[in-house]
Amino acid sequence: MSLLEIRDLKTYYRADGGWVRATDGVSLSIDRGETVGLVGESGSGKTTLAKSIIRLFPDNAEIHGGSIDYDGTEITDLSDKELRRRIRWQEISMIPQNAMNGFDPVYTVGQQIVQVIRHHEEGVSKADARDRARDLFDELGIEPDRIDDYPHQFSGGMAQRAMIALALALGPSLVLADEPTTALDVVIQDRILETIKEKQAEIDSAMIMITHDMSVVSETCDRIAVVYGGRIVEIADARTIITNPRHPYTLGLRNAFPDISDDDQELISIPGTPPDLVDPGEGCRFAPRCPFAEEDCWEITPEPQEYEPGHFVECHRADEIDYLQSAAGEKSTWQDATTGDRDAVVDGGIVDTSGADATETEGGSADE
Ligand SMILES: Nc1ncnc2c1ncn2[C@@H]1O[C@H](COP(=O)(O)OP(=O)(O)OP(=O)(O)O)[C@@H](O)[C@H]1O
Repeated sequence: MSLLEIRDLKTYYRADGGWVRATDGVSLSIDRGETVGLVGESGSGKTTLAKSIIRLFPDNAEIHGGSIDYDGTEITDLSDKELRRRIRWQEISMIPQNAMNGFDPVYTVGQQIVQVIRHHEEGVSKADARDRARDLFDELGIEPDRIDDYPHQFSGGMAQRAMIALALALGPSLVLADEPTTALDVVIQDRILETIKEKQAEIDSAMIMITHDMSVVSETCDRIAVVYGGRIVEIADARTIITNPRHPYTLGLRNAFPDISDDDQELISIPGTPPDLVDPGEGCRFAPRCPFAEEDCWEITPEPQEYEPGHFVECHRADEIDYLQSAAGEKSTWQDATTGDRDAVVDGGIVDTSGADATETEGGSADE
């Protein structure tokens, strides 16, 4: 049985224009000890998905449907109090995007770690909890005496390490790491990722690693879920997502990140903007930016299809893998993409299903 089993989860935010469907029908399972990466552009719903698991979200967020089974416990049925007592920190913890915001500025970092340890583990004395906090600091490369500092006295990198210490203090079975290194400079990023991986291996926890950076997930994750417009549009083992993706969005993301083994690679970005999550409409949410969109894509929402064991893709054209992969590597394919307005395209019929796209892109050249 999986450690975590999310089924058809819908988490929406109340906003002026209606509900923002930030997580809109997501299913995902995670095994013990496994690391799953969530990749996708800013605003695609990665953080909302992670925060839904431990209900660490703002007051205007609401779970509208679906289930989250954690090791036999239905988390969505737990009261906030039960969730805090039984699950948060000791079973599932989170390393937030910006650790500085995760700490309370009025207490020392040590006091906060001691409090978390003592709150969850009965009978631990203050002195013992302090010793544990010092040991954790030491292991994470922070001078142990600094547990008596306030958060504002820490550099960004140190605060991030301290947050990792807090997130791992109780040996949780699942760690949610939300862009744990993006707020840091590049030199420190690698070291922090290393530290997280080492500690994760030591306590044998599973992890959800959120990032918009394909190179980070390819190095750290067993599986990768590609998130777009509040949905997982493709999921597979990390190697398959990197070397053999089927969804045009994944192909586009891959183009936008440097491949360290290819010095001559030209980076190609995906034109257009993410969908409106208040009113995403019918059809594939990527259609307005997809160079391969056909009539069906605009009108019928694609269901996930399994192409190889464990490789699920939500795309009407995912079986045309050879064509998609070769055309997606051409810059002209993306330059010519519709990036259209859904209504104009569906009503006005600018979608061309004759296959003319294919001829045009095959003639294109990467250095156009
Ligand atoms: N408190 C909120 N109220 C209303 N809408 C929100 C709120 N927080 C997030 N959203 C919206 O929900 C959607 C998903 O946001 P989310 O932060 O989950 O995405 P993300 O992929 O994690 O992005 P990022 O990488 O920037 O954190 C976005 O459209 C965002 O604007």
